[in-house]
Amino acid sequence: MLQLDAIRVGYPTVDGFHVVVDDLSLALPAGGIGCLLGASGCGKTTALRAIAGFEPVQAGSIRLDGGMLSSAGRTLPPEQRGVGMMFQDYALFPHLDVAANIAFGLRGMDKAARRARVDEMLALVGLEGEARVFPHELSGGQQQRIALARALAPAPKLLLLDEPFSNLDVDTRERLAIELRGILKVAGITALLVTHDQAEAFVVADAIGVMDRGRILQWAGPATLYARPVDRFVAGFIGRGSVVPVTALGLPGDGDVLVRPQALVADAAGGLVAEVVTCSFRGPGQVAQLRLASGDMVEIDLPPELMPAPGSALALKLVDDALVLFPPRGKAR
Ligand SMILES: Nc1ncnc2c1ncn2[C@@H]1O[C@H](COP(=O)(O)OP(=O)(O)OP(=O)(O)O)[C@@H](O)[C@H]1O
Repeated sequence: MLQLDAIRVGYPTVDGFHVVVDDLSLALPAGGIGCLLGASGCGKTTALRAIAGFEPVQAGSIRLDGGMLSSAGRTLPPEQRGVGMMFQDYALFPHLDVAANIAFGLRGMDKAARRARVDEMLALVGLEGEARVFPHELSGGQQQRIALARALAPAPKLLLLDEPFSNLDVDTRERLAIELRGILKVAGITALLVTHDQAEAFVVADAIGVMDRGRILQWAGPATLYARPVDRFVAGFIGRGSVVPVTALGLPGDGDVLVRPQALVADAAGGLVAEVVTCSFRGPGQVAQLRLASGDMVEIDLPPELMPAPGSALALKLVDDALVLFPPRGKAR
């Protein structure tokens, strides 16, 4: 299992030290797939580099399977960590064929064992027959799978993946994200992925850490993040929905409420009336942007038969258990 306890990581500057990751903790059980999710610059790659051993930690500790990898003043070198890495550009060696690329990290093995392992990895990523081709003869998606096979071949205790799909087109990204999860689960490997793409995180990971400015705001499974975000930032970052004052929904009290599309249902007998601003087809039905009497905007899904005209009024019913409440700003969270 991978355990990060309150790590602080940063970079020296001319006049001091720039802290990029601070007080970051997480625990990932053996065989689990974790993901650090956050906007560009929030420190995801820096956290990954610290786990790989390329950056020291200023405070806190990193442990893997009980062994200490990093603590303040002590950084086990990358090659002694049993940690594999797959980077954004997944650069394969262009002058080596696929088999030689995969065998690259297996230099200590005898020839027969190495060949068997290469075959095993090719089968794992579904590219059996491609051992003798060169990287430039493969599609981007196939190259990415070879890079994954290369990273998995030495059987690392932990695999780190930094934006592994960033160079691929959208369709390939989606397909490979699903495949990646399957491959990692078959390999039974513990893995930590870094991405800014929420859809990718949801498809691949068992647990996701939503990051902002070097910290993890919430570490939880996709369903929990969606249904029970701990604060407004996570609520805004994960899934569709908007945060509006509770009074905008005619509810008593103060504070705000997260309204997911499924929290409001079109219902002629509903007590809440909103103005339809836009209504557009998104199979199988429509997506409508609505303006509440307070002026706040919400989005809901409508069934195929319901196509209200922009400017018309729509009666709504609240589904209370799909609402998430946040206390007034300044009181907590
Ligand atoms: N080698 C470095 N030296 C100094 N500052 C760095 C270095 N690497 C990253 N930083 C700074 O650390 C901050 C976080 O960068 P990091 O790459 O960890 O973020 P990220 O969330 O992975 O973003 P991205 O998705 O854009 O890669 C940025 O402000 C960046 O400028």
